[in-house]
Amino acid sequence: MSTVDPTIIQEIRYFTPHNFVGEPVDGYRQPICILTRPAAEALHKAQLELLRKGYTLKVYDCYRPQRAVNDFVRWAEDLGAQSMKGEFYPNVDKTRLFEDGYIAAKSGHSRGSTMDLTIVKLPARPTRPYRPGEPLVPCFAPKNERFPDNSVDMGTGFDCFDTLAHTLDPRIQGVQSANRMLLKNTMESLGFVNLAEEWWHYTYQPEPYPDTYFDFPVSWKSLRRAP
Ligand SMILES: C[C@@H](N)C(=O)N[C@H](C)C(=O)O
Ligand SMILES: [Zn+2]
Repeated sequence: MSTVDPTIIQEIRYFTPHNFVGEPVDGYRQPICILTRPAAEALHKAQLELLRKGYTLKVYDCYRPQRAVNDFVRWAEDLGAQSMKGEFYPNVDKTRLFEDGYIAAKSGHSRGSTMDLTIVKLPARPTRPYRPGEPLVPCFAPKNERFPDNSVDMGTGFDCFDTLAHTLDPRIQGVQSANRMLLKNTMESLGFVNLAEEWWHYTYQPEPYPDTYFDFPVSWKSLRRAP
């Protein structure tokens, strides 16, 4: 992504312990956003639209190897591993996360044209790193109480597995709804389709690899052409 558009902020959460698992996820060797070229070029056009309005895009996840998805599946089967429940799924039983549509065992992310993203008002403020073990605040708490993110207020944080994160949830009103619609309208105008359960999840269509679930690691080395 950065070779197509270096201005899009990348905060690749599954490379870090600040995610619903609480540890870096299998397959993320570097914190970089990898996308198919058509998806990256369309995202660049979305970025140009937003820059004109004084905003920038920020991606939290892009291509996700199948081994990372398998790590999510193993984590979900371990009902003792709930260290991040307080932030990411306070009101949802862990056994329901796949059934309720918040995590997929075969994810569009592995096909390379799906990304999780938000909008940041420019100039972007720096964000502090998560400190493992710090007290957790529910991802649907008011913006000034939940984990600090330089994103505009979308009504919940990223990967908030809760009905409030459903893009069109009617309890989301005013500025929060306007922010979700700014992202949705910009992305849809360039061929992206949103997942109704997650305001942050978009897939570029038509997908160049609609049936392929890639499993190479997230790293610059994976992108080198074979000699
Ligand atoms: C886990 C979350 N960030 C996400 O991307 N969910 C969808 C459903 C997926 O796993 O494809
Ligand atoms: Zn996603």
